[in-house]
Amino acid sequence: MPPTRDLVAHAVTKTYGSASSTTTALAGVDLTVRAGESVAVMGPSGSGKSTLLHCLAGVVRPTSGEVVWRGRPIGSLPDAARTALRRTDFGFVFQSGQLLPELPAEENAALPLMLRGVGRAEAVTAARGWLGRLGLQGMESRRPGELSGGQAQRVAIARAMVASPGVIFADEPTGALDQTSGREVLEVLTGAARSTGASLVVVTHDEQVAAWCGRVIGMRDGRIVSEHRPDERGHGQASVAGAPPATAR
Ligand SMILES: Nc1ncnc2c1ncn2[C@@H]1O[C@H](COP(=O)(O)OP(=O)(O)OP(=O)(O)O)[C@@H](O)[C@H]1O
Repeated sequence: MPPTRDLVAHAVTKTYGSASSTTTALAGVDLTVRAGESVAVMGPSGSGKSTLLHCLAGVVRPTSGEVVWRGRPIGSLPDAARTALRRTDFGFVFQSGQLLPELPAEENAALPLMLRGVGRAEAVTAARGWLGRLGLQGMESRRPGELSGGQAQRVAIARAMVASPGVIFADEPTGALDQTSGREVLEVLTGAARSTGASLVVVTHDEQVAAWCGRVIGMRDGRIVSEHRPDERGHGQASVAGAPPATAR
């Protein structure tokens, strides 16, 4: 049987600093992001949202606990193997796109494929396909400075999708956008993930952004303290069946 495409965090902790001064960014997180599921991570500043995303994505190694992807504990892989895994299996969208300013949209979006050794022409063709699907036909040769913030985020989404990742990680993807553009970007992002069956993990401060996701988890002091499905909001933010109440975590 092939390994599951769930992404699973088991009792993940992350502590920064030295023995004299430590910060506990994650204090024991258990989380399963099921294949094809979209999860929003919310919580106050400093509650550990970005650290959780980085641990799930293999960017940061947990202090203890494990993150398992396709049956493999990724925290214990050597650095080179984790880097390779991030390139092949994961896509990333950041707050301000982090596009390369000197490259046209199509080359920005093609980068993950080129980094994997795909030839330029083939990579750019795939990138143009994604740019078209995300509503950027005719803008393929524009540089990031010639695009609106929302259009630039679509290029970043095309770049995240182009190598067919199993999981897309987005850290405040609408943080630099006005409400309308932010809403459109989340619609595009969740739609793109759904169309390929990729899972999506989105860190956000914005309830409306979170409402695009299938599940919203709330963090405080490095722990998951709440969980609800946005469509249950009208029913008092009910816990998901099987999830222990916040006090039990
Ligand atoms: N590289 C680091 N070195 C030391 N401490 C860190 C580091 N990264 C994060 N922290 C600390 O870990 C805690 C959690 O940080 P994190 O960035 O995960 O929170 P967050 O919920 O994403 O915050 P924000 O909403 O402000 O982005 C904070 O106290 C932060 O200061």
